[in-house]
Amino acid sequence: MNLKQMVGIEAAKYVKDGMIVGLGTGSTAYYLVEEIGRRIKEEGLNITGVTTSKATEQQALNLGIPLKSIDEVSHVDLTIDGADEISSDFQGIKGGGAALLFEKIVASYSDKNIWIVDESKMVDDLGKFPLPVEVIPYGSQQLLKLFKEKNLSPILRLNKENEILKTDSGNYIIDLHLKKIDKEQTHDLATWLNSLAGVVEHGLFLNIVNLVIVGKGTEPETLEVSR
Ligand SMILES: O=C(CO)[C@H](O)[C@H](O)COP(=O)(O)O
Repeated sequence: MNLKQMVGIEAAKYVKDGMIVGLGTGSTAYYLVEEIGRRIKEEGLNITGVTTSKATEQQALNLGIPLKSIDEVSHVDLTIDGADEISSDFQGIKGGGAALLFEKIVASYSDKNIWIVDESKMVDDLGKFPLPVEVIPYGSQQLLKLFKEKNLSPILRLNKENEILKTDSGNYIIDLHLKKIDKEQTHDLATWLNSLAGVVEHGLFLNIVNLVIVGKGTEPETLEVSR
C-alpha cells in the first residue's frame, strides 16, 4: 500500500453514517473516495458527498456515492482533502490540482476539515510549492504584469497540451514561485491577493484544517490542530 492510499483509507474511518461529507480532489483524495465507495457498497454506509471538482464528481458517480451540490446542503459535517504543503503552524497551500476554488468553498462551510498527505508535504515554511492564484481570463495579463513587477515570479499554468489551463469554472491559474513565504507575512499576502480585481481565489488555506493525517513508514500519523 502506498502512503497516499494509507492516509486515504485512514481518513475514511472518520466518515460516519448520516454525514454530509466534502470530497477533496487529487491523487490522495482519490483513495479516500475509493474507500468511501467501498464502504457504501460493502458496509451499507449511508452518506451524502459534496464534491470539489468535476474529476471527483465523476469518480464518486462511478462508485455510486450519493451526491449533492454545496448549494443543496444545509451544512457539511466533514471535508477530507489533500494538500500541496502544510507548514509547521498548520497553514496550507492547495490548488496543485487546480481545484482550489471549489475546495476552499466546501472547506469554508465544513464543520471539520481533515487533510491527508504523505510526509513530503510537511514543511517548515510554505512557498517552495508554487502558490496558485485563480484569476478570471479578463485582465489576467495585467495581473501577470503586476505579479512580475512585485517579483512574485508568476507563471500562467498550462495543461498537458501546452494550452492555457482552464479550471472547472473556466478561469486561469497563475502560479507564484515564491520559494518561501515567511510565517509573519502569510496573512498579509492572502489579504493582498484577495484585494486584487480579477483574482477569484488563492491557494493559501489559512486556519482551516482541524486534523492532519500524514503517511509515513508503515503507520499513518494523526496530528490534531488546536485553534
Ligand atoms: O489542492 C488540490 C487540488 O486542487 C490537491 O488537494 C493537492 O494538489 C494535493 O494533491 P495530491 O494529493 O495529488 O498531491
